[in-house]
Amino acid sequence: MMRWAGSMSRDTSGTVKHSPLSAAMAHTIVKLTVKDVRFPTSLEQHGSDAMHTDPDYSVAYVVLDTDCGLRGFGFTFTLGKGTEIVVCAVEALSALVVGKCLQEIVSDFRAFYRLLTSDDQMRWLGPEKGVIQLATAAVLNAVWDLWARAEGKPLWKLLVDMDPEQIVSCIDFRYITDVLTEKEALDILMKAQAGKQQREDEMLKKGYPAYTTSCAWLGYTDQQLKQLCTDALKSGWTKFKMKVGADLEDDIRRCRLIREMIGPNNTLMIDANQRWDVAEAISRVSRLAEFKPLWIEEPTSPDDVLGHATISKALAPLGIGVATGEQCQNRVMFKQLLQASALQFVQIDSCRLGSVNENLAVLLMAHKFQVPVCPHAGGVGLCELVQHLILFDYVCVSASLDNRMCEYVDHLHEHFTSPVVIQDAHYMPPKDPGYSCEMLDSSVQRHEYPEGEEWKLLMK
Ligand SMILES: C[C@H](O)[C@@H](O)CC(=O)C(=O)O
Ligand SMILES: [Mg+2]
Repeated sequence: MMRWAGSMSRDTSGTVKHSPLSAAMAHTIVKLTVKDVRFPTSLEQHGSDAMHTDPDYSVAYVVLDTDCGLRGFGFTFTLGKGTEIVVCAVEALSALVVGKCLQEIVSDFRAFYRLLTSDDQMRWLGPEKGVIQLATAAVLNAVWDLWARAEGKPLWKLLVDMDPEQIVSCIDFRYITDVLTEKEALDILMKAQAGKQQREDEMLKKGYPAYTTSCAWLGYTDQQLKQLCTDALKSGWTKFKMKVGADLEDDIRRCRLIREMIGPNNTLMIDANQRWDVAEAISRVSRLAEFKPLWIEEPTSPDDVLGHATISKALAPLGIGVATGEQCQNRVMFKQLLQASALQFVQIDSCRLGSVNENLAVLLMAHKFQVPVCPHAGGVGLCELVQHLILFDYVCVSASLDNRMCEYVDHLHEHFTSPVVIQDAHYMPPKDPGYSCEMLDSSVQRHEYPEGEEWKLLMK
């Protein structure tokens, strides 16, 4: 039986303090700090794809201070330039958070989600999309982290231990009731109560299956690709995603190389990061069909619901599904993608959607349509966060591992206080209280843009 740590926090001198849980819940958020933190991943082409050739994995990093010393950490993910815009958007939301007591927020989390997303002036910036939704994700991720810390549990366990009623009370059903009502959501969660403990035990023992994207970023040379595949196979990886979408001959050569490396029985996925028009996507993926990819990810614009449906229909006879979601802006878009049979794999993102609240809505809709969820995690910190959501999905919603796996990328974990633990290509459930969002102070300081030491050195 797993034992969970009590409520734990550090004061400003770094001393660990334990506080009674109920006391922590009663305390008030007194300060929100947000920082622009960037890692120069483009120098080595980590994270590169057909549309984002030089990404610097970055975050708008939020810290919530409470009057009892407990702190909550959160962030949203960006690619470098423009993080300062997200920082401004977080600052614009901060007045809606500071002064609130944690208990007051979580006792009606749906209302708090609405407060952030439906402010009558700020919603004009979205609504619920783009920079303002990224900012909402950063703030709410910090609130969820704070809540889980106050309860002394990792976030996935906090969710797993909640009553179905409490889970649905966190979701804003506005705009999705034509597909999923509160009652239906409740029924799904009630049904999944059967076998919940066994699934939790199974996860604690074996972990959640993962695939790796780290072997084949677009900017990597063939030599790198071979070496990384060799290493990954030795470490037990069996599912691999590679980038495609720039030059067709390069795609064919690289797909052939990887398929030869991993053999016919391991799984291959390809990701075009929105590079093509609809007809182009169909013809380009048809040319790559001989390499037997399980899915083509983001073949075209993330907003083109009917385009995705056309591509899905055309590729179905080839046995290739369509995956999308890392730039799907909100639950309404996911609803339409599901309604239109436009995707065969739902890729939730912990920092694109409105935090846990909106992701819960998407998990439940995906379950209703019986479409597997395979979360996106290519970025800094996304693996740390999304593992909590997919564990909850397995234990409390889908109860299935069929055609399901969570993305893993092997970058920048050393900057987190509770980095992911991968064993035999599985995510092992985190044990530390919180949402695994906290970064090392030294990493934040060093990588703060543009004043951190790392950037000062690079700019010299
Ligand atoms: C820019 C990011 O690295 C992106 O390529 C990640 C991605 O598409 C994925 O992990 O999938
Ligand atoms: Mg992708």
